[in-house]
Amino acid sequence: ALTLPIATTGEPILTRVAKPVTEFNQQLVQLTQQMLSTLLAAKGVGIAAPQVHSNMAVFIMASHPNERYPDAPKMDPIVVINPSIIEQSSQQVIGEEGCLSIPNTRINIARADQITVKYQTRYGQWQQQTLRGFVARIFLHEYDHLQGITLLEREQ
Ligand SMILES: O=C(NO)N[C@@H](Cc1ccccc1)C(=O)O
Ligand SMILES: [Zn+2]
Repeated sequence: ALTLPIATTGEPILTRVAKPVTEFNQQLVQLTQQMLSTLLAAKGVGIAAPQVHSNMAVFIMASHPNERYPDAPKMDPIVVINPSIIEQSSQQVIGEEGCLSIPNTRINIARADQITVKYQTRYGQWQQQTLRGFVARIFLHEYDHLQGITLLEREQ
């Protein structure tokens, strides 16, 4: 099957810190393809490797309007590997988030509205970008998963 089982709250994999990717090989490309299929099948806008039981520092952002997020901006899916956050605006925005690992739950979370980030593509090339709004929110949500943090730990 092209889709992978999604870990849900209580599974230890969701609490662990992900490990940096060092081998940019075919297995990695295959994992990212399966993550994208899993994300699309679940009508998500983002997914992190720990959610499909992989401890690698990998996530995908794929914002697009769907019934779960009708206002989500349309973007081409981005594979993010070994990310770091270089700068975060002090200005925060509260927004409603869901998590594929916490079914049927929406939680209001305060996040920086603008961030400058660095990451590698699936081919190992370094990118640096400034993200804003909902896409910045998705990045921060997925980045949290790589630190073993979910919405439940961020809820006020
Ligand atoms: O669980 C995940 N990603 O980890 N998926 C979330 C991503 C997300 C992030 C931020 C705001 C809204 C939604 C989803 O509902 O598609
Ligand atoms: Zn999540």
